[in-house]
Amino acid sequence: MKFSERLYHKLHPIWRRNHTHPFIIELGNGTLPVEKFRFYMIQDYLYLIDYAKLFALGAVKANDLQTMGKFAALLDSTMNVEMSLHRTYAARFGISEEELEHAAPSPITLAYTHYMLHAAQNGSLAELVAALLPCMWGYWEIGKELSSIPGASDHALYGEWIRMYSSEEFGGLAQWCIGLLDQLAQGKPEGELARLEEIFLNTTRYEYMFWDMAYHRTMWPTD
Ligand SMILES: Cc1ncc(CO)c(N)n1
Repeated sequence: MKFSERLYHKLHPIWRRNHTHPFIIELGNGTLPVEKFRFYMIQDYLYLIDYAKLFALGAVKANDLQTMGKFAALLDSTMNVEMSLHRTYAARFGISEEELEHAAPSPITLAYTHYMLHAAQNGSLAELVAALLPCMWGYWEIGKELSSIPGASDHALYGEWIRMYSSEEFGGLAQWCIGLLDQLAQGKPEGELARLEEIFLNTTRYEYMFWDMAYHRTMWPTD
């Protein structure tokens, strides 16, 4: 069994919870209140600034030029394709790029991005990929599922989001990351695989918490 298949079976229950979370259900049927989406968009932009850095670190840790080049392309597409979706939405909400970039991160955004950056900076290339994979893989799964709902991809506000994450281009990048992790996991001792699984499990949990944070617009309880 491929390592990614082992991960898929193990983590499927958490992914099901993502797919049935009210944020995703309402994004798919178009009833998600705009203020929840607006909050999500700002936090996700902050998230992506750090997420993009994982790709830059991937280029540093890559052992061959083909992998290095692919990480450079992922960095470019995150900053210039994915984040431009957020900039377009922000403009529609009357939020400037400056405001977007300097918004205050929520505690979950901070915890999630710092966890990923810690794993990426201190671990092997395999650990870095284990940290970033649930994000791409999970969004692609959600994008595909929502795009199968009649009319969802044409929704005036949320259609663009669904089209981005169900696109061939995004799916291809997610599949490349899955393939890379499978390749890096090959022949590794069980102890190392368990460590990769733990990182993957933690960022999968953070993905769920991110949806929940967005739905409830959770900031610091002390503010
Ligand atoms: C929180 C989160 N996870 C994954 C993605 C997909 O890149 C995203 N934009 N945001």
